[in-house]
Amino acid sequence: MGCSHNCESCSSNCGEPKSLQVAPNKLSTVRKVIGVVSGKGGVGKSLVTSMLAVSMTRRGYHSAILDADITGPSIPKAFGLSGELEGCEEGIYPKTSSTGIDMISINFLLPHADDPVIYRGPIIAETVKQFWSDVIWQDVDFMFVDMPPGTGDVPLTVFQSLPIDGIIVMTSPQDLVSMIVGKAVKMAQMMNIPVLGVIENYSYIECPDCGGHIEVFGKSRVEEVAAQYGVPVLAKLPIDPKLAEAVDAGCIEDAKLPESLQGATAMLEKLL
Ligand SMILES: Nc1ncnc2c1ncn2[C@@H]1O[C@H](COP(=O)(O)OP(=O)(O)OP(=O)(O)O)[C@@H](O)[C@H]1O
Repeated sequence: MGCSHNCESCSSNCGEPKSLQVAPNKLSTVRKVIGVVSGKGGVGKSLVTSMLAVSMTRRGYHSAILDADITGPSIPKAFGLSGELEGCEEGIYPKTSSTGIDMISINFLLPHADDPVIYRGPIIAETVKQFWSDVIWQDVDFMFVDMPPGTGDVPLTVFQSLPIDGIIVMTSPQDLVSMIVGKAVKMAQMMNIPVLGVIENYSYIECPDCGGHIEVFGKSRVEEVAAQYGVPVLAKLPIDPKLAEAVDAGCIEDAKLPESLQGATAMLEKLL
């Protein structure tokens, strides 16, 4: 079959594909766009996205979060934000948290935060593109994109439409880790997107008596797996009930963040 002149659906190999990138709003300036991805759900991707934004803000950078997890948005809750968005002729203003983190999420467009988002794939993908093109992202140093889990339609749209500078792959310590990390890393490589590293969540619990690490999900294999794919391990994060409490109370910005997150934030700082 010949070229259909639509690189998004055509399988014909006729040279360099046309860029499918979507132009940002004309009032936007975003220096670095970082995708936070995971091969499966529930590994703490939204929490880590929030903590990375908080951590970079504490280091003096202007952070933003684009919540691309359209059907399972959880970013606004962690920051205690709700309500409608405001706009002007040029576009939509993101919501700004108490410490100055700009964010957009489908939850700000729903009449009630617990309304389900029942959209078909193409509408979801279009919504994510509009979060980039229609929102006025002013003077942002680091934008973190919280992706839905897996390697489906939305991650593909984000990889093709946004100028992603790199991705961070989230995982947890269990048997499937090799396959899950492998899928995310290979997808990024196929799309020529740098893999900045892997973060393992739920790595251990710190014993309140002796400070020792208890590996509740068994021995971590993340170093071995990351080495297999030639990517660094940026952090191994503990299970910390205080973090879950902070998310539930909408005050992640006041939480004590895990020290091991510093490996990731130091790496991000070098990107600027
Ligand atoms: N290290 C941790 N310590 C304590 N609680 C955590 C930790 N990581 C995540 N959680 C909690 O686990 C739950 C799931 O985390 P989160 O929503 O970040 O996962 P996710 O990977 O984004 O999920 P989804 O796939 O649904 O998008 C949340 O309630 C979160 O606060």
